[in-house]
Amino acid sequence: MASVRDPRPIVISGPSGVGKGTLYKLLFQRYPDTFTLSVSHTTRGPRPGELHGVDYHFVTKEAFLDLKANDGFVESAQFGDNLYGTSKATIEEQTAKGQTVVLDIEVEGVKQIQASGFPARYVFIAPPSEEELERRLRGRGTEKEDSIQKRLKQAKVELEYARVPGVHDRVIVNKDLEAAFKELEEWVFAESAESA
Ligand SMILES: Nc1ncnc2c1ncn2[C@@H]1O[C@H](COP(=O)(O)OP(=O)(O)OP(=O)(O)O)[C@@H](O)[C@H]1O
Repeated sequence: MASVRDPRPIVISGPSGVGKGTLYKLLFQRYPDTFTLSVSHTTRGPRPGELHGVDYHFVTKEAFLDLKANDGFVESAQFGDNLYGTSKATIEEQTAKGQTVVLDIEVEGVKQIQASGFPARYVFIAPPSEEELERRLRGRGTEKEDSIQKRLKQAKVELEYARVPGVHDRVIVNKDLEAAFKELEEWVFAESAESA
């Protein structure tokens, strides 16, 4: 098993459609057993086929709020009527199994983790241009027009925050997929001192 020297979880962020999922799925494929996606808590009910502890930790609103009050989350957010969060214990348990935890988080979550002081390293995936980002979002074919517009607006917020010095340890422009993957791979496996 390939080993990552730096035990901290990897927080990967970037605008919707930039290719974050494509990139970390390649990490999972090429290094099976080395990486794991963090399993979030949610108050929404499971969809058919979703498994507790695999897709999410499905919890009641009371249990969620209790954990939050006890400072149990590195980040949490509300989408619609449902609460979502990444628990510290989950990251610690997954890390204790010898795996490197990958968190796919939007900008508000990144800010919360940074404010929490929980040790992590941060990589931002940037598009070659806003036009190319729009092309990819459309090309993916998963979004309706109003969702595309919302994501493009949010992309500006994400890109702006990424320009603040020091918020990310590494920024990778996802132009050519293999080249971007190679950069991610090298950074992930580097000594921690090099990634700071
Ligand atoms: N380097 C690349 N060149 C061209 N197309 C790419 C590249 N990387 C990813 N794509 C394509 O861009 C689209 C968006 O990628 P992906 O779904 O991985 O984005 P994401 O950042 O994970 O989005 P979301 O945050 O909405 O989940 C996909 O259709 C993917 O195949």
